[in-house]
Amino acid sequence: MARTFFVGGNWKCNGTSDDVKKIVGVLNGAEVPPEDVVEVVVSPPYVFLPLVKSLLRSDFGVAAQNCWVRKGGAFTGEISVEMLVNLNIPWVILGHSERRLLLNESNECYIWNIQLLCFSLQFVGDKVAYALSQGLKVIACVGETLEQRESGSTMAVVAAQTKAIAERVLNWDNIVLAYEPVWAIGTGKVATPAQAQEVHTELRKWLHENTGPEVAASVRIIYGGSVNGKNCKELAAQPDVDGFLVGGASLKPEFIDITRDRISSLFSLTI
Ligand SMILES: O=C(CO)COP(=O)(O)O
Repeated sequence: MARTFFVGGNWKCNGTSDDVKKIVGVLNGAEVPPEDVVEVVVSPPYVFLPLVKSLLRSDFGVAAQNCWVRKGGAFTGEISVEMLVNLNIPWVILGHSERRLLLNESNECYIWNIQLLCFSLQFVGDKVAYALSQGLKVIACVGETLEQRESGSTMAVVAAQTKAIAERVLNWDNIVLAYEPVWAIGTGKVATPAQAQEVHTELRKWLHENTGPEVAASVRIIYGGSVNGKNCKELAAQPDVDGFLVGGASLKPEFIDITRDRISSLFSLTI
């Protein structure tokens, strides 16, 4: 089953409105492959979402970098799924390792005590399920730390993270799974194409066993972690690497090269 290549740009917590206008200007003027060959989605910080949405060409998608786990309400500082839907933002990134590790978002059960009502939830899985239920599409992130890789538990970690989502989701049509090894994020230490392919294959096998063959064949599994204009081509040539979630390089014009390299890697595969 053909899986449309996906290139996401996660701008993280960077930039001013002037920077945003400059980046959008570069994106708008770029020649990129058609949408049915490469799907491009950029994810600016919350406060710039309306600006980006209003300026960006319509063949590029827009994603928020996070959202609240349930319906909005008395949750100071949070942004609800309903608000994103209201602004016509189609995508949201959930479970990014910077939120899991720095802000304690977890697979584990949390006990919340809000207005004396206690309920438990599996945070990332619940977020994914709620966002999907309201019509958003989700880029769901999984990935191991260096310590976990060195102790041989990479697959156990990413399987547990994927399970927390699979337990709450029946339909995977609107999920892109992003494998982002924590040790490769922002470090310049990219996973080798073989390392990425190995985990992506295992994840697809996990999906096959736990969600069925159709989901396994159709879900796009993308790679993130120090992807740039130079290393993307070899990674993109791996059969189970269906795209990228790009951090630092998505703030630069080389992001365009990353969307284009899919074409050259397809070409090199066919000759
Ligand atoms: O975290 C990432 C994308 O979500 C990857 O970041 P870098 O590309 O800067 O390593």
